[in-house]
Amino acid sequence: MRKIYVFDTTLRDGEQSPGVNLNTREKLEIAYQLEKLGIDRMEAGFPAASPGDLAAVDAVARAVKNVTVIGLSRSRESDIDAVREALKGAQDPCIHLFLATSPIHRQHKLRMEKAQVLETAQAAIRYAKKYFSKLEFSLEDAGRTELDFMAEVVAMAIREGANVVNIPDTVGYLNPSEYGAIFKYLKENVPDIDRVQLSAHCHNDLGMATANTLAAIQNGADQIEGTINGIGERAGNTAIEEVAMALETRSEFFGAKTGLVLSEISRTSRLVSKLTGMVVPGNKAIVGANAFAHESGIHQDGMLKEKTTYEIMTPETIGLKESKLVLGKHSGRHAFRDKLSDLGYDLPEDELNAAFAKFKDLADKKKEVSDEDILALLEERLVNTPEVFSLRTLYVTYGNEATPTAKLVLNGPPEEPIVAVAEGNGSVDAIYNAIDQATGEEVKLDDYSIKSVSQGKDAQGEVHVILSQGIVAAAGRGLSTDILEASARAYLDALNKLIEKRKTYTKRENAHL
Ligand SMILES: CC(=O)SCCNC(=O)CCNC(=O)[C@H](O)C(C)(C)COP(=O)(O)OP(=O)(O)OC[C@H]1O[C@@H](n2cnc3c(N)ncnc32)[C@H](O)[C@@H]1OP(=O)(O)O
Ligand SMILES: CC(C)C(=O)C(=O)O
Ligand SMILES: [Mg+2]
Repeated sequence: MRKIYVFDTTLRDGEQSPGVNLNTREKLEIAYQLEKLGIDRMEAGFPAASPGDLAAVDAVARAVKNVTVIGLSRSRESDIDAVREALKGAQDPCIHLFLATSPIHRQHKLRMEKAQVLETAQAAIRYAKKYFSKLEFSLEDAGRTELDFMAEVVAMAIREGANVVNIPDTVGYLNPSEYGAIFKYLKENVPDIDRVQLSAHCHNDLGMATANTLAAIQNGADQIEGTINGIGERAGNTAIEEVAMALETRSEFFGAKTGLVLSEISRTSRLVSKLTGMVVPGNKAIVGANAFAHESGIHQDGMLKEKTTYEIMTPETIGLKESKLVLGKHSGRHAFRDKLSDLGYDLPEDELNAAFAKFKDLADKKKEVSDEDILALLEERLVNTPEVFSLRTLYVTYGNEATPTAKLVLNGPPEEPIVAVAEGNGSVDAIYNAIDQATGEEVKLDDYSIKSVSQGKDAQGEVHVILSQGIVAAAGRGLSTDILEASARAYLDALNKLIEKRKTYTKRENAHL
């Protein structure tokens, strides 16, 4: 199996993400984790950029032991000197020089002719080679450079002693077949091309960074450059974890692998996200929160029967404990039963069906149904409350300068639904006045409490109330994603129990007489 070297530039190109600024301590923390991940080369920064970055590269270079530490430099002596200063404590230092080669960059940015570009790059490599035995040269914007000029620059870099030549698609412009063809062309047309390693460095402007990097590998690239979570300038760089897992999962196709410790991927991703403040989208390949989560019933059923039905790689490979079956409105009975069994419930079929119906009602209102939600649903199911009155609809109007008003419709003993409208001192008071009016019951509210039984903005609210009527008292509980509805349900629950209890008291009193 061919080994693909991994050049991580999370601390340099990754730090070029707008809004990201890593201090020395943070760079060190990421560097240690990248070392555990098993990357081969680490670009720790751009020492000429600022004294702070020079100090950070210096600190990383002294700290990591098993990785080549690299500093980036323009093709200028002052930048090269800054890298010398930053890497003087490194065990295995390497300088990374770059100069743009495309017509657009030559004409508008560098304002150089082709010959000047060649001369500038050559002079910089010669100067840097006096101090560094390891040197990488990058042809910035190679992706938009004329092939014959690119070959000329690459040949010069090889003659001058570069160890690695990098072919960046700096602006993420190419597609896989074009990018792969460049590597093939260089391999076939540049003398002594096998004296250097060829490197792929892609950006994700058109969402093709990973595909382009893989195409480069198929066409002879020895090294890939990228960042963790794909962070970086504009739409970011190639996500290293994606390339590593593509090579791992499809090794029979690519015949190449990185030496990464794959089980460190998840931990590294979380650390980089935390320290850069760049949130990983849920659907991000490999490291997104949903990458190993299954929500729909048919997929969950497949997963329960055989994981390979819907997973092409295991979460354990990247250091996660397990896949997640997330209960939501698309889930089915198989996953629901499995969840109940995890929670310690083994319900007979009819009870399972009743609980499943309630779960579907709740799932229509919530994005994700949590374990707490399910427990709350089950507890409600286990309490056998006779339903004299039940809630059909509820409308509440509230304004800080208006009197809260509740309009509700109840199912009750009369055939027809009962409608009531009432005002109150607050929304809950208005609801309770409306229920009193609808039911014709006179009760006293002795206690009211509310708590959240699950997390997030769409958490279920649980309301507890105690009602009394003379010597009879009853407690009620209501559950809903809306606290006003939960309040109404709790009140009706207590009222129904109170009516039931009252019958017993009335019998006893009659017996007494
Ligand atoms: C594709 C990439 O990711 S390249 C890396 C990009 N990263 C960064 O730019 C981050 C760090 N950069 C910085 O802190 C600053 O840009 C510095 C300190 C490097 C330079 O700052 P300044 O001296 O103020 O120059 P400024 O950034 O405005 O302009 C860049 C200059 O470098 C020149 N230049 C650009 N690339 C190169 C290169 N590879 N070799 C030599 N000169 C270059 C430009 O032509 C321009 O020169 P000019 O001043 O003669 O017009
Ligand atoms: C400095 C170079 C390698 C770069 O980041 C790019 O061209 O994208
Ligand atoms: Mg780049």
